[in-house]
Amino acid sequence: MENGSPINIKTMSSAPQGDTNPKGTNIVWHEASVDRQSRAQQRGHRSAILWFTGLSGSGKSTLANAVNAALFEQGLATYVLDGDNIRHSLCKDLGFSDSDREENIRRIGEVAKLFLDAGVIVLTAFVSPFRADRDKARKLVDVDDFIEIHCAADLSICEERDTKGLYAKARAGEIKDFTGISSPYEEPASPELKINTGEQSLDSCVEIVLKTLLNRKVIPAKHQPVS
Ligand SMILES: Nc1ncnc2c1ncn2[C@@H]1O[C@H](COP(=O)(O)OS(=O)(=O)O)[C@@H](OP(=O)(O)O)[C@H]1O
Ligand SMILES: Nc1ncnc2c1ncn2[C@@H]1O[C@H](COP(=O)(O)OP(=O)(O)O)[C@@H](O)[C@H]1O
Repeated sequence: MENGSPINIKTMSSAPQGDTNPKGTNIVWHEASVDRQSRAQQRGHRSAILWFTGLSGSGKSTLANAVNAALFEQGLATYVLDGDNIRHSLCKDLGFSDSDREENIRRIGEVAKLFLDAGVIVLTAFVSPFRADRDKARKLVDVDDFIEIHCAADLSICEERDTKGLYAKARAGEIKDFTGISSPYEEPASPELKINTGEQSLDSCVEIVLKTLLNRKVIPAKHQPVS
């Protein structure tokens, strides 16, 4: 780690507090043999959840993947969880009703927490339109571990981009409950980062995220991959 300083993070490999499994019986928590702190020490960087939220077409996937590539280049352990992809697998049973979106984000919050415990910087790119659902994901982890990044592009710009042709279909009534058109998007009240992905260049947006990770000591100033 930078200047040889230790990485101090709250380990999460212990049993969660409270009744988290009301349906379960005869289930015993197993302590992990390797904890998060040890992984961070070995890898030379801490883990974090970078939670990208915004309208379809706002640039979540593009920005998350560009940041991911930059971090990977520096030898850091990273992974992107992307809405479109996860909806082909873990969440393929879910649609776009409010309750399905809530369940989608609940699962992603839990998966992101596992990545955090595994010592990985995980970047999630989901519309995640409801504030309450994002806040639930935030509350699963320690305060320093969750960085909410609002990809703030105006609806008009997203609609103009219409990279997948979905806005045109939503306007034509061919897709119901489409975020921004027929389903709400609740902007984050106080995200760690609000980036104008509608007007700023991709490179400058990547720079903003990387600078924030440096300032928050998620990533070291200079990271040399283990050879
Ligand atoms: N009704 C409706 N509303 C919004 N988006 C829709 C819808 N139907 C399909 N899509 C496509 O699915 C992607 C959004 O999935 P998410 O899992 O991120 O959505 S959510 O967080 O559960 O709201 C979203 O991907 P992105 O464009 O990358 O945001 C769309 O391509
Ligand atoms: N600053 C920026 N950040 C991210 N995407 C941008 C930016 N400027 C332009 N774009 C473009 O906007 C589109 C965003 O699409 P995408 O990343 O799929 O959005 P989302 O995942 O939010 O649906 C892409 O065509 C991308 O090249």
